[in-house]
Amino acid sequence: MMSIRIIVAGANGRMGREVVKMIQQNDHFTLAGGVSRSQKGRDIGEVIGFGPLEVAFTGSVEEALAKHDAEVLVDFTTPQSVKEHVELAVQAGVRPVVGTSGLSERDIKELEQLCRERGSGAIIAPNFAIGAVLMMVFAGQAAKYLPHVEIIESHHDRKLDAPSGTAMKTAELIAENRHEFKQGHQGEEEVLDGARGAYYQGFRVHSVRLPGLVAHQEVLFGGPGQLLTIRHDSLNRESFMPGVKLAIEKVLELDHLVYGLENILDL
Ligand SMILES: NC(=O)C1=CN([C@@H]2O[C@H](COP(=O)(O)OP(=O)(O)OC[C@H]3O[C@@H](n4cnc5c(N)ncnc54)[C@H](OP(=O)(O)O)[C@@H]3O)[C@@H](O)[C@H]2O)C=CC1
Ligand SMILES: O=C(O)C1=N[C@H](C(=O)O)C[C@H](O)C1
Repeated sequence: MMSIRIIVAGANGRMGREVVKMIQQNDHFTLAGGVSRSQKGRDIGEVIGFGPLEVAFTGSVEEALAKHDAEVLVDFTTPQSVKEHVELAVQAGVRPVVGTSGLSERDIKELEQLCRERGSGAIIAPNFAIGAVLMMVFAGQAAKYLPHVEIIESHHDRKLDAPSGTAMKTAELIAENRHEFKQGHQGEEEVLDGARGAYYQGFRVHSVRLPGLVAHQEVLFGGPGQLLTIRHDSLNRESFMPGVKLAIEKVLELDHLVYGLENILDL
């Protein structure tokens, strides 16, 4: 098998470092380049504690795409920069695999259109942990029969966006399967602003941020005399790597954008 050449945007971040490690552990992947604004010019392996890899960080995705010959761009950066990175990659004929959260429904529609125009494959996955993907799919199925639902997501306190990308995708899958109605007491009032969480198509999404947490979510369903809880915990960032590996392999076969790992799994 030919080795797939990969640029990692955000390679010095919590997720990016894990992706670099995963690339180094797979014979059919090659680290073509890595992007870090703060580490530009330094050897990626030396910065992240691998020993020299003889690939230096570039300071921007634009520079990395111009400098390195690559097939795939893996992006774990920020909600503010990810859309531009995807656009640059597709325009350069490089296929994006995106984990960065914070893209709006409109952003995703625009990127879908760009990929369609260019015949480019791309994968945007709000969560690469296979267990989290199953949680989202099962929650969508449960909402058909138990439409009273609340989502509680909990993350580390370095997270920039709320609700998480996973909670948003879960809410979308629930809304696709649940007839829309405003649940809870119609006369309820918040004594403290925000106490009932964010409102999405008739139900609520709550975000917890604490040091010590990684990435966790509970989807709670209630019906007369019964409760169903679907829970997933990522205990470390290695949990996301089988999904990232699968997406890198799969994106080369696609000619359109796929939003959600559930769409490339055999479920
Ligand atoms: N889909 C999934 O399964 C998962 C998604 N995520 C998402 O991934 C994203 C990153 O998370 P995490 O690794 O924890 O975050 P970090 O803050 O640890 O890493 C982000 C990295 O991106 C770099 N960066 C920031 N802006 C730019 C830019 N404009 N161009 C290039 N690099 C940039 C940062 O700084 P510098 O450039 O100085 O190096 C940093 O190294 C978040 O949106 C998070 O929600 C996280 C876990 C799993
Ligand atoms: O920021 C994180 O850490 C995570 N972000 C993703 C999200 O927003 O859902 C995926 C996972 O929850 C970890």
